[in-house]
Amino acid sequence: MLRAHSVEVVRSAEAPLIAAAEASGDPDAVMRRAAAGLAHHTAALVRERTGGVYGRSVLLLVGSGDNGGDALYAGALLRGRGCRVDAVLLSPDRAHPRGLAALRRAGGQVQAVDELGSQVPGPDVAIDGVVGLGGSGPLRAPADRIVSALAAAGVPWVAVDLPSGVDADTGTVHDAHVPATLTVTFGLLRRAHLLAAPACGRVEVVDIGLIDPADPAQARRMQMLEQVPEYLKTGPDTLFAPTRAEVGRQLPVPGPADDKYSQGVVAIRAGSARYPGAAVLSVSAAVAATSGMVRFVGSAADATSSSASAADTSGTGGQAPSRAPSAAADRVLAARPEVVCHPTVAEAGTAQAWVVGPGGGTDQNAIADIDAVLATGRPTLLDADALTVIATHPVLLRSATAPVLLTPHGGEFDRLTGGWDRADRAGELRRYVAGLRDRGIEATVLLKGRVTLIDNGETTYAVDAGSSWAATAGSGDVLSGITGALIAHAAAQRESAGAAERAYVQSISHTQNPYAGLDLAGVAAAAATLHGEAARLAAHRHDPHPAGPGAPIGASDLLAAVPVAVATLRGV
Ligand SMILES: NC(=O)C1=CN([C@@H]2O[C@H](COP(=O)(O)OP(=O)(O)OC[C@H]3O[C@@H](n4cnc5c(N)ncnc54)[C@H](OP(=O)(O)O)[C@@H]3O)[C@@H](O)[C@H]2O)[C@@H](O)CC1
Ligand SMILES: Nc1ncnc2c1ncn2[C@@H]1O[C@H](COP(=O)(O)OP(=O)(O)O)[C@@H](O)[C@H]1O
Repeated sequence: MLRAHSVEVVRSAEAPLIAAAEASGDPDAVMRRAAAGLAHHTAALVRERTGGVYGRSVLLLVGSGDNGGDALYAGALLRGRGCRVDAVLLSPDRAHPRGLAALRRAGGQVQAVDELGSQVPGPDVAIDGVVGLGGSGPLRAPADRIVSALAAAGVPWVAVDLPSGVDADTGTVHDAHVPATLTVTFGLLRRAHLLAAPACGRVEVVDIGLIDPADPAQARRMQMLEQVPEYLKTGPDTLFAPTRAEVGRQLPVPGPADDKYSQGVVAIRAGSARYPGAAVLSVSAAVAATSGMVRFVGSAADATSSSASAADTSGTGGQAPSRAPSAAADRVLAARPEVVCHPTVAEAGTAQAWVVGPGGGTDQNAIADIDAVLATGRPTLLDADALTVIATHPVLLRSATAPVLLTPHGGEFDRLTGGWDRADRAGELRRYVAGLRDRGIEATVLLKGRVTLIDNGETTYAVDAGSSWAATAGSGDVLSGITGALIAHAAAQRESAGAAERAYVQSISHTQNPYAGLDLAGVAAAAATLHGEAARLAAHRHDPHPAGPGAPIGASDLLAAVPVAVATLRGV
C-alpha cells in the first residue's frame, strides 16, 4: 500500500534527523543524502534521454529555500559525473550558501536570473529546485517564463521533492507549475504525489533514514524500542493507494467449493429508453469483472409488453411480475445472455449487492426503484441518475440500512454538495462524507477523475488511472458494473464469515445490518485500479510500442479489456 503524508507529518519526521545532523556539526548531512539520490535519478534520466551522462548539460533553477539547496548539492555531484551544470538563481542573496559553494567548487556555472535576459539555455535536463515543502501558490515570475519556455522546447523537468506550483497538501495544480517528467522525493511520499500524480510524472523516493508513520512494521519496531515519536500518532491526513500487485491479489478467483451464488450476486437497476447503452455497459462490466452471477432490472418507463419473458424468476416466490420486462432486458440479453433479468426490483432474486442509477432516469419510477433498492438492506452503489435523485431527495438515503457507495463525477458532486472547491478535492470529499456519516448514513464516496478519490470518513484512497484514456462517455457505467461485482463478492465473503466475526463487526458499528463495516472503500479502490488498467490496455491494443501514447478508445473497448486487465493485475 502506498501512503502519502501531510507537510506537517513530513516535517516532524525529518526534524530528529536534521537535529542530529546539526548536533554533529554537519547541518547539511541529511540534505546531501537527499541530493545524492536526486543526482542519481537525474543521471539515470539523462542517460535514458541522451544515451550517456558525461558531457551532457543540466540546468538548475534554484529558489530561496532548502529545496534549492538540494538542487545545488545535486548539481555538484552531477559535475562530478562530467555534466555541464548551469545554476540560475532566482534570489541570489538567499540561495543556500553551502550548496552554492559546493557547486562552485565542483566547477558549476552560476548566474542570477536577472543576468539571463531573454536567452534561456537549452539543457538536456532541467532540475526544479524552486520550492518544495515550503512552497505555496503558483510559480512566480520569472520562474514561470523559464519553466514554460524549456517545457515547450521539450526539455524534461526533474522536480526536487515536489513540482513547484503544486500544493503539497491539497495537490492543487496551479496554472503556472512545473510539468515534471520525474519527481525525486525524500523518505515519505507527500499527499500531492498521489493527488497530483500526472503533474509529478514518475516519482522516486530516496531513502534518507525516515520512519514511515503509517507503516505497521516500522511502527511496531519503534514501539518495541519504546521510541514512538509524536508524528507516528497520525492518521486522518494520510492518503493511501493500493499497488497493482495488491489489487491483483484482491481480485476474486473461484474456489473448488464455489458456485454461481457463493461468489456474490450483483443486481443492477440501470438504463432507460433515453440511455439504453448504460445498462448494457454496466451489466457487461459486472459479468466481466468476476465469476458468479449478475441480475438486471430495467426502468419501468422502458418496459414493453412485447418483450420476452424474464429469463429467470428464481427468488420471486412465484409472484406474478408487476410490470412487463423491459426492452432494456432484451438489449442486455443480446449482449450478455448469461444475465438474469427481472421485471422489478421487488421481484429480483437474492443479491449480495445492488447497483442503481447508470442511465436509469430521474422520474417517479426511478425514484421508487432507488428507494426499493436501498430498502433491500444490501450494500448499494449509487451512480449517475441515482445521484441526481439523491441530490434533490436526500431523505432517500435514510432508507439505507446497509453501507452505500456514491460514485459521482465532478458535476454530480456539484449537485450533491451545491458546489465545491476543485482546488481541494480531498478536503471537499472528506467534509461531504463526514456530513453523511453525521446523519447516520454508512456512506463511502468515490469522486471520479484522472485521480479517483475514495473516502469513507476515516481513510482516503487516491487512485491514478495512469493515463487519461478512460475519459470517454460510458466509461463510468463500466466502472459501476466492475465495482458492483466486487462489492457483491466482498459481501458474499462476509456472509460466509463466522457468526462471531459478524457479531463483532455489528457490535463495533452499532447496527444490526450484517454488512455493516464492509470495506467498500478498499473494494472501490481496487475497482478503480482495474478500470484504469483496462483503459490503458485498450488504448494500447494496436500500439506496437507498449510505452507509446496509445490510441483513442470508447467505453466498449475499455469493457472488452476488463478480463485482460484482471489477468494482467493478477500476474504482477
Ligand atoms: N533541511 C533539510 O535537511 C532537508 C530539506 N529538504 C528539502 O528542503 C525543502 C524544504 O525547504 P524549505 O523549508 O526551505 O522550503 P522551500 O520549499 O525550499 O521553499 C521556501 C521558500 O520558497 C519561497 N516560495 C514559496 N512559495 C513560492 C512560490 N510559489 N514561488 C517562488 N518561491 C516561493 C519562500 O520565499 P518567500 O515567499 O519569502 O519569497 C520560501 O523562502 C524540502 O522540500 C526538501 O526539498 C530535503 O533535502 C531533506 C532534508
Ligand atoms: N482525465 C481522466 N483520466 C482518466 N480517467 C478519467 C478522466 N476523467 C474521467 N475519468 C474516468 O472515466 C470515468 C467517467 O465516468 P462518468 O463521467 O460517470 O462517465 P459516464 O457517465 O459517461 O459513464 C470515471 O471512471 C472517471 O474516473
